[in-house]
Amino acid sequence: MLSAEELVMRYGDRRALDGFSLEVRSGEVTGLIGHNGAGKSTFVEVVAGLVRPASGRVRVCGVDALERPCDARALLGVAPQELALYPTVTVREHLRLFAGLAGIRRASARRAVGAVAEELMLGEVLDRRCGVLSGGQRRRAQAAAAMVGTPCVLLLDEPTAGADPETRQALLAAVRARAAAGAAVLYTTHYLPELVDLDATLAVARRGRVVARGGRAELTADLPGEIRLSLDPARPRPALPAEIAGRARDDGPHALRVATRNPSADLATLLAAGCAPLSVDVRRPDLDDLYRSLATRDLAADAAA
Ligand SMILES: Nc1ncnc2c1ncn2[C@@H]1O[C@H](COP(=O)(O)OP(=O)(O)OP(=O)(O)O)[C@@H](O)[C@H]1O
Repeated sequence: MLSAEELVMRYGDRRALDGFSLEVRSGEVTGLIGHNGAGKSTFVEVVAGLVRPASGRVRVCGVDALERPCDARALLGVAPQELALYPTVTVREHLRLFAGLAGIRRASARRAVGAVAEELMLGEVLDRRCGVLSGGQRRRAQAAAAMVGTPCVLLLDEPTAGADPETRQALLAAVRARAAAGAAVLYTTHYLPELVDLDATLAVARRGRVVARGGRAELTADLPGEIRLSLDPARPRPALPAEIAGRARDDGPHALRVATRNPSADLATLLAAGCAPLSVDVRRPDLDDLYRSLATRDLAADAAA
Protein backbone atom coordinates (compact mmCIF):
# COMPACT_ATOMS: atom_id res chain seq x y z
CA MET A 1 0.00 0.00 0.00
CA LEU A 2 1.12 3.55 -0.76
CA SER A 3 0.15 6.47 1.41
CA ALA A 4 1.21 10.09 1.28
CA GLU A 5 0.15 12.84 3.64
CA GLU A 6 0.37 16.58 3.20
CA LEU A 7 3.46 16.63 1.00
CA VAL A 8 4.99 20.02 0.28
CA MET A 9 7.69 20.28 -2.36
CA ARG A 10 9.12 23.64 -3.44
CA TYR A 11 11.21 24.64 -6.41
CA GLY A 12 12.32 28.15 -5.48
CA ASP A 13 9.13 29.96 -4.54
CA ARG A 14 6.98 27.61 -6.67
CA ARG A 15 5.07 24.91 -4.79
CA ALA A 16 5.10 21.83 -7.03
CA LEU A 17 3.32 19.93 -4.23
CA ASP A 18 1.15 21.90 -1.85
CA GLY A 19 -0.43 19.53 0.68
CA PHE A 20 -0.56 16.49 -1.63
CA SER A 21 -2.24 13.52 0.09
CA LEU A 22 -3.13 10.21 -1.52
CA GLU A 23 -3.63 6.58 -0.57
CA VAL A 24 -3.48 3.65 -3.01
CA ARG A 25 -4.49 0.27 -1.60
CA SER A 26 -2.97 -3.09 -2.52
CA GLY A 27 -4.67 -4.50 -5.61
CA GLU A 28 -5.88 -1.05 -6.67
CA VAL A 29 -4.90 0.87 -9.81
CA THR A 30 -5.24 4.60 -9.22
CA GLY A 31 -5.20 6.89 -12.23
CA LEU A 32 -3.55 10.16 -11.27
CA ILE A 33 -4.78 12.79 -13.70
CA GLY A 34 -4.56 16.57 -13.87
CA HIS A 35 -3.38 19.47 -15.99
CA ASN A 36 0.24 19.95 -17.08
CA GLY A 37 2.20 21.14 -14.07
CA ALA A 38 -0.34 19.84 -11.51
CA GLY A 39 2.39 17.98 -9.61
CA LYS A 40 1.89 14.39 -10.80
CA SER A 41 5.50 13.67 -11.78
CA THR A 42 6.82 15.51 -8.74
CA PHE A 43 4.72 13.21 -6.55
CA VAL A 44 6.19 10.15 -8.32
CA GLU A 45 9.70 11.57 -7.82
CA VAL A 46 9.10 12.17 -4.12
CA VAL A 47 7.83 8.62 -3.57
CA ALA A 48 10.77 7.22 -5.58
CA GLY A 49 13.20 9.19 -3.41
CA LEU A 50 14.50 11.22 -6.36
CA VAL A 51 13.63 14.54 -4.71
CA ARG A 52 13.06 15.36 -1.06
CA PRO A 53 9.94 17.24 0.04
CA ALA A 54 10.04 20.12 2.53
CA SER A 55 7.42 18.38 4.67
CA GLY A 56 4.88 15.59 4.70
CA ARG A 57 4.99 11.82 5.02
CA VAL A 58 5.19 8.91 2.55
CA ARG A 59 4.79 5.25 3.45
CA VAL A 60 5.47 2.38 1.05
CA CYS A 61 4.02 -0.89 2.38
CA GLY A 62 4.40 0.53 5.87
CA VAL A 63 8.00 1.74 5.38
CA ASP A 64 8.61 5.45 5.93
CA ALA A 65 10.05 6.44 2.54
CA LEU A 66 11.53 9.71 3.79
CA GLU A 67 13.22 8.15 6.86
CA ARG A 68 14.27 4.90 5.15
CA PRO A 69 14.47 5.68 1.40
CA CYS A 70 16.61 2.64 0.49
CA ASP A 71 14.23 0.21 2.21
CA ALA A 72 11.25 1.88 0.55
CA ARG A 73 12.98 1.87 -2.86
CA ALA A 74 13.43 -1.90 -2.66
CA LEU A 75 9.64 -2.26 -2.44
CA LEU A 76 8.95 0.02 -5.39
CA GLY A 77 8.91 -0.39 -9.15
CA VAL A 78 9.21 2.96 -10.92
CA ALA A 79 8.87 3.89 -14.59
CA PRO A 80 9.54 7.64 -14.70
CA GLN A 81 8.06 9.89 -17.37
CA GLU A 82 11.46 10.56 -18.90
CA LEU A 83 13.04 7.45 -20.39
CA ALA A 84 15.89 6.42 -18.12
CA LEU A 85 17.69 3.40 -19.59
CA TYR A 86 21.44 2.88 -19.85
CA PRO A 87 22.08 3.15 -23.63
CA THR A 88 25.09 0.80 -23.75
CA VAL A 89 23.47 -1.97 -21.70
CA THR A 90 21.26 -4.66 -23.28
CA VAL A 91 17.63 -5.03 -22.29
CA ARG A 92 18.41 -8.41 -20.69
CA GLU A 93 21.27 -6.98 -18.61
CA HIS A 94 19.08 -4.08 -17.63
CA LEU A 95 16.24 -6.30 -16.46
CA ARG A 96 18.66 -8.60 -14.57
CA LEU A 97 20.11 -5.55 -12.85
CA PHE A 98 16.67 -4.42 -11.69
CA ALA A 99 15.70 -7.95 -10.66
CA GLY A 100 18.93 -8.10 -8.62
CA LEU A 101 18.21 -4.73 -7.01
CA ALA A 102 14.84 -6.13 -5.96
CA GLY A 103 16.68 -8.98 -4.23
CA ILE A 104 15.79 -11.74 -6.69
CA ARG A 105 18.47 -14.46 -6.90
CA ARG A 106 20.13 -15.49 -10.14
CA ALA A 107 17.99 -18.48 -11.29
CA SER A 108 14.73 -16.81 -10.29
CA ALA A 109 15.91 -13.58 -11.93
CA ARG A 110 16.42 -15.41 -15.23
CA ARG A 111 12.85 -16.71 -15.04
CA ALA A 112 11.47 -13.28 -14.05
CA VAL A 113 13.28 -11.59 -16.95
CA GLY A 114 11.94 -14.17 -19.43
CA ALA A 115 8.39 -13.80 -18.10
CA VAL A 116 8.27 -10.01 -18.16
CA ALA A 117 9.96 -9.92 -21.60
CA GLU A 118 7.26 -12.19 -22.98
CA GLU A 119 4.51 -10.18 -21.32
CA LEU A 120 5.78 -6.91 -22.77
CA MET A 121 6.79 -8.30 -26.18
CA LEU A 122 10.52 -7.75 -25.62
CA GLY A 123 11.71 -11.25 -26.53
CA GLU A 124 13.24 -10.22 -29.86
CA VAL A 125 15.15 -7.25 -28.47
CA LEU A 126 16.40 -8.76 -25.18
CA ASP A 127 20.00 -8.80 -26.41
CA ARG A 128 19.96 -5.40 -28.07
CA ARG A 129 21.45 -2.37 -26.39
CA CYS A 130 18.81 -0.01 -24.98
CA GLY A 131 20.32 2.87 -26.97
CA VAL A 132 19.28 1.35 -30.31
CA LEU A 133 15.66 0.53 -29.39
CA SER A 134 12.70 2.32 -30.95
CA GLY A 135 10.67 4.69 -28.77
CA GLY A 136 7.92 2.11 -28.13
CA GLN A 137 10.45 -0.63 -27.33
CA ARG A 138 12.14 1.70 -24.83
CA ARG A 139 8.79 2.40 -23.17
CA ARG A 140 8.21 -1.35 -22.83
CA ALA A 141 11.75 -1.95 -21.56
CA GLN A 142 11.34 0.78 -18.96
CA ALA A 143 8.01 -0.63 -17.80
CA ALA A 144 9.55 -4.12 -17.70
CA ALA A 145 12.39 -2.83 -15.50
CA ALA A 146 9.79 -1.40 -13.10
CA MET A 147 7.84 -4.67 -12.99
CA VAL A 148 10.55 -7.36 -13.06
CA GLY A 149 11.10 -7.34 -9.30
CA THR A 150 7.38 -7.90 -8.52
CA PRO A 151 7.21 -4.70 -6.43
CA CYS A 152 4.40 -4.18 -3.96
CA VAL A 153 3.99 -0.58 -5.17
CA LEU A 154 4.27 0.26 -8.86
CA LEU A 155 4.62 3.87 -10.05
CA LEU A 156 4.08 4.36 -13.78
CA ASP A 157 4.35 7.93 -15.04
CA GLU A 158 2.73 8.22 -18.48
CA PRO A 159 4.00 4.75 -19.45
CA THR A 160 2.15 4.70 -22.78
CA ALA A 161 3.18 8.15 -24.04
CA GLY A 162 3.99 7.72 -27.74
CA ALA A 163 3.23 3.98 -27.63
CA ASP A 164 1.54 2.22 -30.57
CA PRO A 165 -1.78 0.41 -29.92
CA GLU A 166 -0.08 -2.99 -29.54
CA THR A 167 2.42 -1.66 -27.00
CA ARG A 168 -0.38 0.11 -25.16
CA GLN A 169 -2.47 -3.05 -24.92
CA ALA A 170 0.52 -5.09 -23.69
CA LEU A 171 1.34 -2.48 -21.05
CA LEU A 172 -2.24 -2.20 -19.85
CA ALA A 173 -2.54 -6.00 -19.61
CA ALA A 174 0.69 -6.16 -17.60
CA VAL A 175 -0.55 -3.43 -15.24
CA ARG A 176 -3.87 -5.21 -14.71
CA ALA A 177 -1.98 -8.44 -13.94
CA ARG A 178 0.22 -6.67 -11.33
CA ALA A 179 -2.82 -5.20 -9.60
CA ALA A 180 -4.59 -8.57 -9.70
CA ALA A 181 -1.51 -10.06 -8.01
CA GLY A 182 -1.84 -7.48 -5.20
CA ALA A 183 0.36 -4.53 -6.18
CA ALA A 184 -0.75 -0.98 -5.44
CA VAL A 185 -0.41 0.80 -8.79
CA LEU A 186 -0.20 4.55 -9.34
CA TYR A 187 -0.67 5.33 -13.02
CA THR A 188 -0.43 8.84 -14.41
CA THR A 189 -1.80 9.53 -17.87
CA HIS A 190 -3.49 12.07 -20.10
CA TYR A 191 -5.23 9.25 -22.06
CA LEU A 192 -8.36 8.93 -19.99
CA PRO A 193 -9.84 5.86 -21.77
CA GLU A 194 -6.86 3.84 -20.46
CA LEU A 195 -8.21 4.31 -16.96
CA VAL A 196 -11.47 2.65 -17.98
CA ASP A 197 -9.47 -0.26 -19.44
CA LEU A 198 -7.58 -0.53 -16.16
CA ASP A 199 -10.76 -0.26 -14.09
CA ALA A 200 -8.85 2.38 -12.16
CA THR A 201 -10.01 4.58 -9.32
CA LEU A 202 -9.18 8.24 -9.87
CA ALA A 203 -7.21 10.94 -8.16
CA VAL A 204 -7.43 14.38 -9.75
CA ALA A 205 -4.49 16.68 -9.04
CA ARG A 206 -4.63 20.43 -9.29
CA ARG A 207 -1.86 22.81 -8.33
CA GLY A 208 0.03 20.40 -6.15
CA ARG A 209 -2.81 18.68 -4.33
CA VAL A 210 -5.45 16.03 -4.89
CA VAL A 211 -8.80 17.77 -5.33
CA ALA A 212 -11.00 14.77 -6.16
CA ARG A 213 -10.60 11.09 -5.27
CA GLY A 214 -12.85 8.09 -5.81
CA GLY A 215 -14.31 5.62 -8.26
CA ARG A 216 -15.21 6.72 -11.79
CA ALA A 217 -18.94 6.20 -11.27
CA GLU A 218 -18.84 8.12 -7.99
CA LEU A 219 -16.94 11.10 -9.44
CA THR A 220 -19.07 11.36 -12.57
CA ALA A 221 -22.43 10.67 -10.85
CA ASP A 222 -23.39 14.32 -10.43
CA LEU A 223 -22.23 15.46 -13.83
CA PRO A 224 -24.59 16.02 -16.74
CA GLY A 225 -24.50 13.68 -19.70
CA GLU A 226 -25.57 14.74 -23.15
CA ILE A 227 -28.29 14.27 -25.78
CA ARG A 228 -27.22 14.78 -29.39
CA LEU A 229 -29.98 15.36 -31.93
CA SER A 230 -29.55 15.26 -35.71
CA LEU A 231 -32.03 17.71 -37.18
CA ASP A 232 -33.86 17.47 -40.49
CA PRO A 233 -32.35 20.16 -42.79
CA ALA A 234 -35.63 20.34 -44.71
CA ARG A 235 -37.60 21.52 -41.65
CA PRO A 236 -37.33 24.89 -39.90
CA ARG A 237 -35.74 24.72 -36.45
CA PRO A 238 -38.26 25.11 -33.65
CA ALA A 239 -37.50 27.61 -30.86
CA LEU A 240 -36.02 25.75 -27.87
CA PRO A 241 -37.94 25.77 -24.59
CA ALA A 242 -36.36 28.22 -22.10
CA GLU A 243 -35.41 25.47 -19.60
CA ILE A 244 -33.33 23.79 -22.30
CA ALA A 245 -31.97 26.69 -24.35
CA GLY A 246 -29.26 27.54 -21.78
CA ARG A 247 -27.87 24.00 -21.92
CA ALA A 248 -27.98 23.60 -25.70
CA ARG A 249 -25.31 24.31 -28.27
CA ASP A 250 -25.21 23.85 -32.03
CA ASP A 251 -23.07 21.02 -33.31
CA GLY A 252 -22.80 22.04 -36.96
CA PRO A 253 -25.76 23.39 -38.96
CA HIS A 254 -28.02 20.36 -38.46
CA ALA A 255 -27.23 18.99 -35.02
CA LEU A 256 -27.78 20.06 -31.46
CA ARG A 257 -26.17 19.00 -28.18
CA VAL A 258 -27.98 19.38 -24.88
CA ALA A 259 -26.25 18.86 -21.54
CA THR A 260 -28.67 16.89 -19.39
CA ARG A 261 -29.08 15.12 -16.09
CA ASN A 262 -32.45 13.72 -17.18
CA PRO A 263 -32.30 12.67 -20.83
CA SER A 264 -35.81 11.23 -21.12
CA ALA A 265 -37.50 14.29 -19.58
CA ASP A 266 -35.50 16.70 -21.74
CA LEU A 267 -36.15 14.66 -24.86
CA ALA A 268 -39.90 14.65 -24.13
CA THR A 269 -39.78 18.46 -23.69
CA LEU A 270 -37.94 18.88 -27.00
CA LEU A 271 -40.40 16.65 -28.88
CA ALA A 272 -43.36 18.48 -27.35
CA ALA A 273 -41.80 21.78 -28.52
CA GLY A 274 -41.91 20.56 -32.14
CA CYS A 275 -38.38 19.28 -32.45
CA ALA A 276 -38.41 16.31 -34.89
CA PRO A 277 -34.90 14.82 -34.84
CA LEU A 278 -33.75 12.34 -37.48
CA SER A 279 -31.70 10.55 -34.82
CA VAL A 280 -30.95 10.86 -31.11
CA ASP A 281 -27.83 9.76 -29.19
CA VAL A 282 -27.74 9.75 -25.41
CA ARG A 283 -24.31 9.81 -23.76
CA ARG A 284 -23.71 9.20 -20.08
CA PRO A 285 -21.12 11.42 -18.33
CA ASP A 286 -17.57 10.14 -18.75
CA LEU A 287 -14.04 11.04 -17.65
CA ASP A 288 -13.75 13.79 -20.27
CA ASP A 289 -16.79 15.45 -18.69
CA LEU A 290 -15.21 15.10 -15.26
CA TYR A 291 -12.00 16.65 -16.49
CA ARG A 292 -13.87 19.49 -18.22
CA SER A 293 -16.02 20.19 -15.17
CA LEU A 294 -12.95 20.45 -12.94
CA ALA A 295 -11.21 22.73 -15.46
CA THR A 296 -14.30 24.95 -15.59
CA ARG A 297 -14.45 25.01 -11.80
CA ASP A 298 -10.75 25.98 -11.73
CA LEU A 299 -11.33 28.85 -14.18
CA ALA A 300 -14.26 30.06 -12.07
CA ALA A 301 -12.11 29.84 -8.90
CA ASP A 302 -9.27 31.71 -10.61
CA ALA A 303 -11.66 34.41 -11.82
CA ALA A 304 -13.11 34.77 -8.30
CA ALA A 305 -9.59 35.00 -6.83
N1 LIG B 1 13.28 20.32 -11.51
C1 LIG B 1 12.39 21.30 -11.44
N2 LIG B 1 12.79 22.58 -11.25
C2 LIG B 1 11.89 23.59 -11.16
N3 LIG B 1 10.56 23.43 -11.26
C3 LIG B 1 10.10 22.18 -11.46
C4 LIG B 1 10.99 21.06 -11.56
N4 LIG B 1 10.23 19.95 -11.75
C5 LIG B 1 8.95 20.37 -11.78
N5 LIG B 1 8.86 21.69 -11.60
C6 LIG B 1 7.63 22.50 -11.54
O1 LIG B 1 6.76 21.88 -10.62
C7 LIG B 1 5.41 21.93 -11.10
C8 LIG B 1 4.85 20.51 -11.16
O2 LIG B 1 5.51 19.82 -12.22
P1 LIG B 1 5.23 18.30 -12.55
O3 LIG B 1 6.24 17.85 -13.54
O4 LIG B 1 5.13 17.55 -11.28
O5 LIG B 1 3.78 18.36 -13.22
P2 LIG B 1 2.92 17.22 -13.93
O6 LIG B 1 1.57 17.23 -13.31
O7 LIG B 1 3.66 15.95 -13.93
O8 LIG B 1 2.82 17.80 -15.41
P3 LIG B 1 2.73 17.04 -16.84
O9 LIG B 1 1.30 16.60 -17.01
O10 LIG B 1 3.08 18.14 -17.79
O11 LIG B 1 3.71 15.91 -16.86
C9 LIG B 1 5.46 22.65 -12.44
O12 LIG B 1 5.14 24.01 -12.21
C10 LIG B 1 6.89 22.50 -12.87
O13 LIG B 1 7.30 23.59 -13.68
